[in-house]
Amino acid sequence: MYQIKTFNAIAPAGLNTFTNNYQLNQSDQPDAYLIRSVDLHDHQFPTSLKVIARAGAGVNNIPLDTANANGTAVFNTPGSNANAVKELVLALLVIASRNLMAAADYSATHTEADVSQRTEHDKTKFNGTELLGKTLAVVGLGHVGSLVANAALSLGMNVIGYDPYLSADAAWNIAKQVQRATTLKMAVKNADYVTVHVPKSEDTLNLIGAPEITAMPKDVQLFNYSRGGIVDNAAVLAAIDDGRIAHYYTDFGEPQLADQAAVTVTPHIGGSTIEAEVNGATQAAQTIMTYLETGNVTAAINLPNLTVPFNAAYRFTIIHENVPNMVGQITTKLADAGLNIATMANAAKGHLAYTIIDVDDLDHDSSQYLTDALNKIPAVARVRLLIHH
Ligand SMILES: NC(=O)c1ccc[n+]([C@@H]2O[C@H](COP(=O)([O-])OP(=O)(O)OC[C@H]3O[C@@H](n4cnc5c(N)ncnc54)[C@H](O)[C@@H]3O)[C@@H](O)[C@H]2O)c1
Ligand SMILES: O=C(O)CC[C@@H](O)C(=O)O
Repeated sequence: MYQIKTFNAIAPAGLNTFTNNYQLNQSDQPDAYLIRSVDLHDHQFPTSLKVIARAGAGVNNIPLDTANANGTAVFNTPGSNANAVKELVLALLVIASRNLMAAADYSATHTEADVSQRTEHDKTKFNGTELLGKTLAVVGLGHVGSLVANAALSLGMNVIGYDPYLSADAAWNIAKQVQRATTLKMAVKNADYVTVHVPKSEDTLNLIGAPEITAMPKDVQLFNYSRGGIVDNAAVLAAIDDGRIAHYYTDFGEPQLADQAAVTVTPHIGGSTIEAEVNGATQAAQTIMTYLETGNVTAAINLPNLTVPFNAAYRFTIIHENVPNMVGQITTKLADAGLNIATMANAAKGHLAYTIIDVDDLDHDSSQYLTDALNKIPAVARVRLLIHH
């Protein structure tokens, strides 16, 4: 029986994906965490923890160094909530262009008897503009950004994208009418609206700061539905005072953004639709089951892709540092135990490498001896022995 610990509100439909071989929240030695936005940076990782699946995109709440040292695989659920964010950004574009917040506020607070006459006079204050023909800059063209860019094109907008790290797969999803900018400043130079869809990392902290904002035209409207910290709040507030930014919309509240007329803050609801939460939880549960039962890895954050059909009787999976001579040391231990390797695969990504070795014959003594011997190799973070059922 595998033990799962959940954090945050996880969609029950997703949790129902787990088979009878999985128990939820019953053990303090869990094999897996299924999480959303819980911050694990000051969290003590149990040694039992083999995998963390984040239902959602952002993994800045997971300390990857700790996960690597613990030999814990980290996954997210790419694209599971991208449509939810896209639809919200489209709504914000309309809200921003038609002064909807101020207009609704007017109607909520002007309820006098002569309101219908006054409305006809006052409504000119809320005149908007149309999105047709306006320019949207999309920073980050992954799962969310590509959907936003394509949808904005279908509204008749000019769309300029900026993503220097765009994967070949992601590029296939972007309509050819989306213009490519080679620098962030070029991307935003003529934008009426700028929307940011990049992960939070050391490289993207304050990605939109004073120099980038200065490169934007006057009266630009800025959306940050990525993460707090990617946009420099102080620079935004200064640009609002200067009249460069007309309005800032963000999903990430901070005290300095409170009570600012030209700032609208939503409570981190970009991915909060019923559909997205079910998608994320279901995808996360499936990822956990595949990893625990087969060791196969597709699209992990900290491990390379490695998928080997599990046809042999036994499988060793070994997470280790990406340093020379690891495969040699590992296969020597198997040879010392007199074992014949049926299949072996190895791949590396960043600081970690991953090795899968299948064997057909393994008695109890050898399995214990080998697991201990492999674990003792310096630079090995975790060894698992899986039995084919
Ligand atoms: N508000 C919410 O509820 C919500 C929901 C989903 C995602 N998000 C946030 O949005 C981010 C993006 O989500 P996604 O699903 O599109 O992720 P993704 O990984 O599919 O796409 C991110 C893209 O950003 C690009 N990128 C990285 N650094 C960049 C840089 N310096 N400049 C330009 N592009 C850069 C990458 O190449 C990639 O194509 C997530 O990491 C998460 O933080 C927030
Ligand atoms: O879990 C959530 O509600 C937010 C998820 C979102 O920020 C993400 O990064 O996917």
